[in-house]
Amino acid sequence: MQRDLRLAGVGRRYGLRGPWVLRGVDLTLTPGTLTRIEGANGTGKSTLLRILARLDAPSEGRVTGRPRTAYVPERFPSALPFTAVGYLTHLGTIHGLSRRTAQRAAGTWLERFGAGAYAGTPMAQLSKGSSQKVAVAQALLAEPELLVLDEAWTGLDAAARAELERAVAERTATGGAVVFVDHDPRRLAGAPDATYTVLHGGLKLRTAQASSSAGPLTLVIVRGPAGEQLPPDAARTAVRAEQAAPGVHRLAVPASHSDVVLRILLTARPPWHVVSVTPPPDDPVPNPGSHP
Ligand SMILES: Nc1ncnc2c1ncn2[C@@H]1O[C@H](COP(=O)(O)OP(=O)(O)OP(=O)(O)O)[C@@H](O)[C@H]1O
Repeated sequence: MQRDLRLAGVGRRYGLRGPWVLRGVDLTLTPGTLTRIEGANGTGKSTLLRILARLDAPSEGRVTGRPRTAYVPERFPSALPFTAVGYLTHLGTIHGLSRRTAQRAAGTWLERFGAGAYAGTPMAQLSKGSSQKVAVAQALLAEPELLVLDEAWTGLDAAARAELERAVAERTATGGAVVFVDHDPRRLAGAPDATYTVLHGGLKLRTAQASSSAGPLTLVIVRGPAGEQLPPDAARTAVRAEQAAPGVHRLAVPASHSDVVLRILLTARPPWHVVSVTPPPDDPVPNPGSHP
């Protein structure tokens, strides 16, 4: 399966003679990357995300690639005739999970977002924030190859916002692509591989950087089982990885991904021993190239 998703010369207008909302948009989303889309209100960000999620078709141009995709819409239809866990289980089975796996994943994600207590609550009775947690859980449940988030943090409490940032880092660390729109410029600051601005119907690349060189770095020293290579997902996420002594590895990882790397190492079979974790100093922000 082609896991890249490509837009080539994509244009979209609503109605035969409506104004072009997007025109001449070229964009490729590759596995393991985080992409931010920004722009003023009404410029076409949601339109672009719906096309990327293949929920809408362009009026002209081509979309190629078929990654397994999940989408969190800007407005989630919460008045559904299900309980939270019933809805998530149902969606999980649509994504191809067995009923049992879907139910377990539903419970896990509700717990991670602090909504475990609402598992049996009818969707229509959930608060706005709790219903947003279900919206986010439905997208993460089936570990999509492409995750499309349209203002997905809106309405979440602080703990759930942080959890969603962690979940995004996990998806990219395990080879998924994530694309997001968020009104808060601090959201996942330093983490995106590329940031695009939607302007006058076009897409302008604002910043592009190797995710590995983005933002402050956390230094992690780990000891592995004899003769073991670093788990590939941890090695890929690290900016640098070197063997400091036999079996002892020193990793410099983007601070935004350090939780994910630690989780990968601690849940490896057999698990790795974490010797030390040194977060980046608050001030000044270190030059990624300055670590030994
Ligand atoms: N289904 C639709 N039918 C007609 N026009 C639409 C439709 N969806 C979006 N539009 C129009 O397309 C333009 C872009 O809308 P879109 O929602 O994509 O922008 P946005 O950048 O996501 O806005 P915001 O930041 O306010 O969420 C707007 O002028 C909007 O009115």
